[in-house]
Amino acid sequence: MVATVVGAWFLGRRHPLWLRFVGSSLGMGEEAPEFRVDRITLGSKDCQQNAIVVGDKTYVIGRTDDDSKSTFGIKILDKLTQTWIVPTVLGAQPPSKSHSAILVNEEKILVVEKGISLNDSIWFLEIDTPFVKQQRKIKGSEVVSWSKGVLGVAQKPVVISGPSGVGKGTLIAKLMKEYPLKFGFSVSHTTRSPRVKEIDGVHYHFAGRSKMEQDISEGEFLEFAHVHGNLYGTSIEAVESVTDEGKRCILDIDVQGARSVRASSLEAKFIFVCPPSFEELEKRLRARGTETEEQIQKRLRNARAELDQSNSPGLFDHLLVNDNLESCYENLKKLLSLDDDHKDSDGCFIEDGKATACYSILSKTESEVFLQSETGEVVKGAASLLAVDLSSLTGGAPGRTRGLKIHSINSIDNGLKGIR
Ligand SMILES: Nc1ncnc2c1ncn2[C@@H]1O[C@H](COP(=O)(O)OP(=O)(O)OP(=O)(O)O)[C@@H](O)[C@H]1O
Ligand SMILES: Nc1nc2c(ncn2[C@@H]2O[C@H](COP(=O)(O)O)[C@@H](O)[C@H]2O)c(=O)[nH]1
Repeated sequence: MVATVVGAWFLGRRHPLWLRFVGSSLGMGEEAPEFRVDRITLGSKDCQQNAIVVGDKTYVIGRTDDDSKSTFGIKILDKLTQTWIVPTVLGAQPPSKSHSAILVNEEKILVVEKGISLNDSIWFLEIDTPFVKQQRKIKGSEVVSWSKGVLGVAQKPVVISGPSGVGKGTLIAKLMKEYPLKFGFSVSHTTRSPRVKEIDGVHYHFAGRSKMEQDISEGEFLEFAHVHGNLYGTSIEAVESVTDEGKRCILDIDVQGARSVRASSLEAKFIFVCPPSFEELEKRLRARGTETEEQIQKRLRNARAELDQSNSPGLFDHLLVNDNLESCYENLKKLLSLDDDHKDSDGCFIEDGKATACYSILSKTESEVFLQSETGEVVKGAASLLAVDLSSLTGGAPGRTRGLKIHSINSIDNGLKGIR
């Protein structure tokens, strides 16, 4: 497939280079596919645009400066109808400095920001990922979403479901106490009132219904559900802030929520906690003493439905019976492979990803995008030529694209010899 980057029409001059690249990942003499790459001096203070052609659509990623700030604008030209569409843009946008862009595949465009740290410079504009498709359906209009590229592979979040009173919270609390640096809790939003001793921002984000519904409609939630008469939901930020700390995220959500996460782009491990018997579940729920009789009855009715769904094909990876708390906890630890060495990330060979960098996109193969330093200055530990490995991108929750690997091609001679 040949990706085309048509650059910066509005800057006047264009300098398309037709490059043949023989990078470090290719065998000697083996030729990478040709890509047309526009290299443009991004000196304009007013406006910078990239146009990326994807099938019948052209995505124009523009940056405009006014006195106070610089912002991205996205427009889509539908070539069939010759109309311009202004999509809803979800997600936090990259710091808008100058950038270069290239199509990765039909789902996303890679955008490389300049003049900021390398760690923060890799972004993706999602144009047809599962998340974007889902949001397009919800909104009934065109949607795109920004997603930050994050180096390294995070461990899969763990979704824990089960009927109310089965002991999910108790098990999670034990895990967090024993492994405070390994696990982080996804703090859900809910419209229910806080219980005694529940702290806003720690146990839940207690929210008003209309604000929560508005945030859901703006795509800020990974999942949400009406549970026992209240609205509950996991914000994208709740999961990503834990993962960004290098911790494995634990979600305590109901079965409807588990189903939604299964259908999302977030890869997770799904565990259903069962009671030893329905009578014992009722006993625990009553003994907790946090619900009225009416609420207990509602939760018990819902428990039957949840227990029925625990065997839904393809939904849960593991069923865990919480009879004796200690042995159940030991079984949970086994499921989470807590004896194994934890590998948080790998594959980044840049010593100092925090240093300010100014790389632009040079070319692309099936699995790598090559970046060239614009200033000729070398980032500490990296060469003036970098390869961004796209082969193991994992998606993460919307808003982040994880699994990025960046390799420096240490010798400029080695790297560039093949470019003719
Ligand atoms: N194995 C167990 N044996 C006896 N009691 C237990 C066991 N596990 C948890 N409990 C108790 O059961 C009650 C309910 O537990 P917990 O609040 O953790 O349930 P939960 O699944 O998180 O409920 P909810 O979904 O309503 O938040 C608590 O009082 C807890 O101390
Ligand atoms: N779908 C979601 N379900 C959630 C979320 N947070 C909690 N829950 C589930 O709600 C019930 C009741 O919880 P409680 O704290 O009121 O007892 C329980 O099954 C939780 O797992 C969420 O973000 N999404």
